[in-house]
Amino acid sequence: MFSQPTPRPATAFSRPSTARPPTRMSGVTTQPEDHAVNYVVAVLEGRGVAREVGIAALDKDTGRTVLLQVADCQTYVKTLHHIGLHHPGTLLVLDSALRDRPGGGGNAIGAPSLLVEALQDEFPGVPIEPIPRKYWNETAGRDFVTQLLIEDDERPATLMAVQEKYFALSAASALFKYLEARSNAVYSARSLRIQYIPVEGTMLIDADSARNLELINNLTHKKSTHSLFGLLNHTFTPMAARILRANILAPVTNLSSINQRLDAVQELTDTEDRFTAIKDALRGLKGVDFDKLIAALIVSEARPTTNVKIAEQRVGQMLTLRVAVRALKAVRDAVKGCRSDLLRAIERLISDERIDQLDELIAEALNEDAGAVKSGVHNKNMKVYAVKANYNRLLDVARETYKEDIAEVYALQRRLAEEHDLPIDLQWTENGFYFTVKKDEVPNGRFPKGFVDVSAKGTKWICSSMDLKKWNARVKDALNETMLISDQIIQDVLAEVMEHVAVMWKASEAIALLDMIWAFAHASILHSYVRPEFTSTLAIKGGRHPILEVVQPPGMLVANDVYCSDGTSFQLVQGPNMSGKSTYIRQVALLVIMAMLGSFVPAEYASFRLHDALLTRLSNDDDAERNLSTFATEMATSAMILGLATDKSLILIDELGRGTSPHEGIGVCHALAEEMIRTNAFVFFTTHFNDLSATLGRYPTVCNLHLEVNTTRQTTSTRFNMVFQHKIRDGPMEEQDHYGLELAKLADLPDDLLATSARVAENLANRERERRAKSEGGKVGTRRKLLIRLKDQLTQILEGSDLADAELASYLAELQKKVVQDLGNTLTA
Ligand SMILES: Nc1ncnc2c1ncn2[C@@H]1O[C@H](COP(=O)(O)OP(=O)(O)OP(=O)(O)O)[C@@H](O)[C@H]1O
Repeated sequence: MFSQPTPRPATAFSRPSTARPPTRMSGVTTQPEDHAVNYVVAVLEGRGVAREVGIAALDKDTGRTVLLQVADCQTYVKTLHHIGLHHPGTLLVLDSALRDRPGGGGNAIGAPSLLVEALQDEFPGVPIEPIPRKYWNETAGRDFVTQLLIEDDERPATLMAVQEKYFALSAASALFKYLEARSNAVYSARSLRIQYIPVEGTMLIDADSARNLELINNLTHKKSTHSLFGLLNHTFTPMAARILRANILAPVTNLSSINQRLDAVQELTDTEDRFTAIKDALRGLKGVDFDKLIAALIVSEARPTTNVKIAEQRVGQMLTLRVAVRALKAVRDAVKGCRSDLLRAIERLISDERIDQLDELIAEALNEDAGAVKSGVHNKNMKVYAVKANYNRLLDVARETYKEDIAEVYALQRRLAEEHDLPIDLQWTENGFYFTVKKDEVPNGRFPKGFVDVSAKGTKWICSSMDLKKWNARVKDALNETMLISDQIIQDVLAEVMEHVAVMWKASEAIALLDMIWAFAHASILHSYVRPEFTSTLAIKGGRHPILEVVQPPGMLVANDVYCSDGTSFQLVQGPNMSGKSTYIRQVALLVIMAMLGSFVPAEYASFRLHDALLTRLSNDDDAERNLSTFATEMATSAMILGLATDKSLILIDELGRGTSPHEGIGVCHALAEEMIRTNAFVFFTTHFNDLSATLGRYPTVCNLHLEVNTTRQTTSTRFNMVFQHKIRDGPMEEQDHYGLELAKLADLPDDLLATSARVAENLANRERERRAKSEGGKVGTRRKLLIRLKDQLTQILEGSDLADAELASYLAELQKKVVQDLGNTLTA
């Protein structure tokens, strides 16, 4: 259990943090092994019954800050969802929230609040720091935001958006106070990107759904790329990978943004030259984290120093900035002349003339060919020669000394090699030069006198000498001298560079978006995806499970259709074990997410509607690890789903009612299904309870589907075989599809026994059919179904039919004839 907080300390922020050790598999949102965990997140819950929660989160690496405020329910699903998007590395809560509720057994200290408990459960291992109430101050929060927010065209809108978000502002004040006190992080004025995120702009996906659908990580192999993120992540830059991840976990619900992305993807997939030019340009930015770089420059600027390490870092940062700015200009050329709105907007953002000024500014001080090299002596040399010659007399002298000292090192190596007749090599590390000699040149390491620190490393001996150590010390002195002088020059350049910080942030965002769009186009070409449409109907022709498609051998995947509309909003999917029910409904969710990301989808044709939430109960083996009864978990999740569902939600339920007796299971499934039907959400409900199709029969929006299975006898033996077609078919699983009987026919059972079984089964099935046909509810249900489907068909025609007038008239006449005939049949039945 969570350890009780100790009494409040005298000094704020000095109390050790508390973190609950992992007690359950963490959600997809907390996978520190895969993603940097660098957000500090402050969370504050309002006191009223409304459960308003304010969140302020800052990424320590990039300085990106988000504020939001959300009205939540008792499970805090929305709060956890939004915090999870930001990889919390530290959580800050009000100190009293750690002992909010009366403790059990007369415990005077008290138990943590429900919110704190939810945070502990969802983010096990993440330290939770108590922050005294006086630091959660909305006025201070507003002052921080006003002071730190960058000066760009979005600034007024952001200040306006946070104006009355008291909890978010209070959280911001605690966050920045904490960072000042704990991390000594002081940000320059007007240097941070602070965004207010409107919560209604994204689709809610709770952490369990994200994990079970393998949106970010594969459930079985954590390092595998077999997840939606792995499938789409063809990005070059870390910023793009980050926004891709955030978008998958919270797809946007703004149709015009989605269509803009789709237009951009289409332009890239249609124009090969453009696609290739952008790829080549983005490649120049491969691995460059523009966000982190800008944040590091901001912190650097606020920290003038005479420390050699920091000086060297700053010189390195300036070199990386030069590479990034040049690559930006290459990307600008690649997107020049694009047609789609989004690509043109990206072009505008990276064509800001201040980027050219930035390049010129850097070029005034830096050598033309100075660039970034990852490591080794070349990296050092790049930094030593970063600043132009003749820029500073002292620097030229220090560099000359450095050069001479290095020359002495090489001369020493040649002298020793000649003297001892040994093929001695020189290697370099951060600690200076050392010698290496292949092992077979010096058996047993019996070096001639004068060598020191001899040790074995792989196939080589490594060693040094007193002279080498002396020269290493001199090289180091000269190097330090060069770095400190270079840094003084670079600090002046940096001060001017920082005036363009807003344009750099914008450029970084533009590159991230372009990179993500390019990745969508790449995936689309690679796997033959199609552009989705958005209408009121979920209709997919020949849809393929995107992850299974890349895992299975070619030709093995069975494509399936989906049709879900207001008239068929509850889809009951039946089929025996292993027939593909789970895969079918998961595929629907994955394709919906892909389309809402602005990506193309694996299908022949696809139309989607926008959903406000994806709510799921998907079976997995996780419950055992959580020590929860399957039934209890099912009920808890179902309650959450019913609490959140609206007519715009998408709900997936996989095999509910497994954790209880069959009769109870059917009862519970029926009751929950009825509630879900009433929400008018699109529901995909798999079940092995065949009776459900009958018990839910009176609801006109219930649509029955089943997965086809063939049973055959192998020709060479008496054994039978079940062949899973994985193909979705209309209608419920009929009793004559009953696999026991089918399989019995294939086994060598006596003929009269088989005949009796068939007769009894057939009688039972007939009785059931008669009962259903006689039921008035059934007839009414059928008639209502017909009328609702007619409404659907007419809506679709209105939404976008390409038919000419004459064709449309004949189609409508045909439709009318069929509907009248079908209605007549139900009346005479
Ligand atoms: N459309 C498909 N094409 C090819 N293989 C498929 C398809 N659908 C499912 N499969 C394969 O069939 C197997 C069973 O699928 P799935 O788990 O979806 O079945 P299920 O009916 O949900 O089974 P259970 O009831 O036991 O959970 C999986 O290994 C999957 O790879």
